Amino acid sequence: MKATMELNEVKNSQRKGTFKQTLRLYKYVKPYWIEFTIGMILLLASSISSLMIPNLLGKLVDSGQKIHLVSEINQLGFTLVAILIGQAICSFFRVIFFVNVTEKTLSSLRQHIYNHLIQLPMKFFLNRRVGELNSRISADISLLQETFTTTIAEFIRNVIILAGGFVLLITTSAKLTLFMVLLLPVILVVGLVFGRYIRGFSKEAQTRVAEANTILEETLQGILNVKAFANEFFEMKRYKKKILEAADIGMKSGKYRGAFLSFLMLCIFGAMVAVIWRGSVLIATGEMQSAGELLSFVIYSAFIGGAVTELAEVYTNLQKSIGATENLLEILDEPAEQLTDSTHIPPEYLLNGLITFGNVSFHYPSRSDVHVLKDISFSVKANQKVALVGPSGAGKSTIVSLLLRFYDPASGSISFDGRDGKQFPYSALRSQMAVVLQDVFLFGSSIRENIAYGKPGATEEEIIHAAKQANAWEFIQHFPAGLDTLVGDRGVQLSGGQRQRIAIARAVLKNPRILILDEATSALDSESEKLVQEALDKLMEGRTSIIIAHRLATVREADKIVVLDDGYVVEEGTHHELLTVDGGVYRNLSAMQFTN
Ligand SMILES: Nc1ncnc2c1ncn2[C@@H]1O[C@H](COP(=O)(O)OP(=O)(O)OP(=O)(O)O)[C@@H](O)[C@H]1O
Repeated sequence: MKATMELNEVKNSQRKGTFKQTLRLYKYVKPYWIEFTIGMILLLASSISSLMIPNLLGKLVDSGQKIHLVSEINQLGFTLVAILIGQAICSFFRVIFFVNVTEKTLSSLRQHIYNHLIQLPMKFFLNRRVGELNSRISADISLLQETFTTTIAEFIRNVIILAGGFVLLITTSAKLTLFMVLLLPVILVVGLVFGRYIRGFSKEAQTRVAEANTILEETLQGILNVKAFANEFFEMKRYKKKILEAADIGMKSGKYRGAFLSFLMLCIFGAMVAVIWRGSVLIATGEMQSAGELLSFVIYSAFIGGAVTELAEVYTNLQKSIGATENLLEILDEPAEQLTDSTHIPPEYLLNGLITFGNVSFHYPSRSDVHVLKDISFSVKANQKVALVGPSGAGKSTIVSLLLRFYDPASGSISFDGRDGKQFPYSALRSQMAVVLQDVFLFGSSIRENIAYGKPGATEEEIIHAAKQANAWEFIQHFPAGLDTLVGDRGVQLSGGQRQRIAIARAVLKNPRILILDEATSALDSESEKLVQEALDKLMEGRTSIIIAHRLATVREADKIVVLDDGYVVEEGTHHELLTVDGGVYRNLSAMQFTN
């Protein structure tokens, strides 16, 4: 019993927290509060004017029955038309103001979320699938868009109509109101129960759609693999399964919606019949004044009925958007890396190029039980070329990730020029390093933009110079559009060697103190390799370089070779020194490659 109470308390506090958290979104609306307030005033005006209509309609009907001057009837008619026009104008401007506030609010929220997302540490992305993240965020934001533009306004309008309608009903006929009120609780209770069911379904349907979108995005991104493995039919089936699941849930929820709607229609029309019936009796007995009064009463009742139905819908939408807000806030609450603009690095953070690994141990945050690096120590002097070699899975790429401070060591330290890496701002460190990977990532835009990524704002001359240094100018010139050639999604319209030379040009433009080459030439034929290797040799001059390579021939000239095995540094020395180590890992690797 006590445990249940405690659980409820926790749940309540979470719910309160959630609602409170949702209010945090208010800060995005705040700058536009004047427009928001004007929108609200217009909303109030149009809702109140709707409330005046039934009353005037009743009077209009009565004025026709009694002996009245035509001019009086017309006056009533004109007042009604004026109110209708006023209401239309209010609604028009209300929508415009609300849409403006929404668009501005959402654009700052979108920017805020994107800015935050892109600054999140690598460990955030380890456990998430980009497709799902993407689809969730856009679904959540469009939900909020609907909430801001329509749901909130609908909520307020319906509450005003409900409250105002009741007051006016009571003043028209207290007896008839009491009769009607007795019918309401049934609708409310059924509405709440159905609402909960439907909400559960729509949440599940959203999850399924997000899963289906993940498949869509991942397969389109990896379309080459899908086709190469002839897995189109497999993917079609996988996608179909998820979509059908979503549709299934949608249809199930449709049944509940249908039942709910027909129940409501029955209630509303039933209530109307009952009210008119009862009202006619009241008129007959003289307890109600006139047919006009009955008409006003019926229209008010219909207004109230409509408001209750819409409020049920609005309530569901509000719940959904609270869910969406929660998801977005969850992302915003993830601690971001402390990044600064890296265009101007303060002089105290300028690197000379000495790197020291001191007893570094590391495991990935997603797999804390697998120790990837174990007590690693080695150093790289400024302007030295140091190669990391070792069997697959030894931890070479992990060392690169640590150098870039994607992760911090579990113990030990990585220092630059004798200072712990943690003392440097992330951006200052990363902006003085450049990485050229085997799997080059290019943006789908032009060659120019891809090279300039190394130094945003670079001039035409700088870009061409970098391309020349990277042995890329030759082939770029041969394209009819030159630097403006579009490279296709992730660079598919270029060959592997061309992509790599673009990546090298990017690194040349960045002019880093520390250069990291990860398997940079292993996927190339000998002609491309020669061109790329030449470009790399030029690039490595006068900077600290760390080279990861499987093929030992490419690292013979290195000043030092660090051999890793199973997360340990097992040997260290020059090519010739390591070849003399009897039974050494390097010597074995070297012998194997030589035989091959
Ligand atoms: N993001 C990650 N999350 C969890 N474990 C990882 C992650 N990346 C790599 N690992 C694990 O860390 C170990 C070292 O991987 P790493 O990529 O550093 O090896 P490597 O020496 O560069 O291998 P290769 O030569 O094949 O590229 C492997 O056992 C790998 O499974």
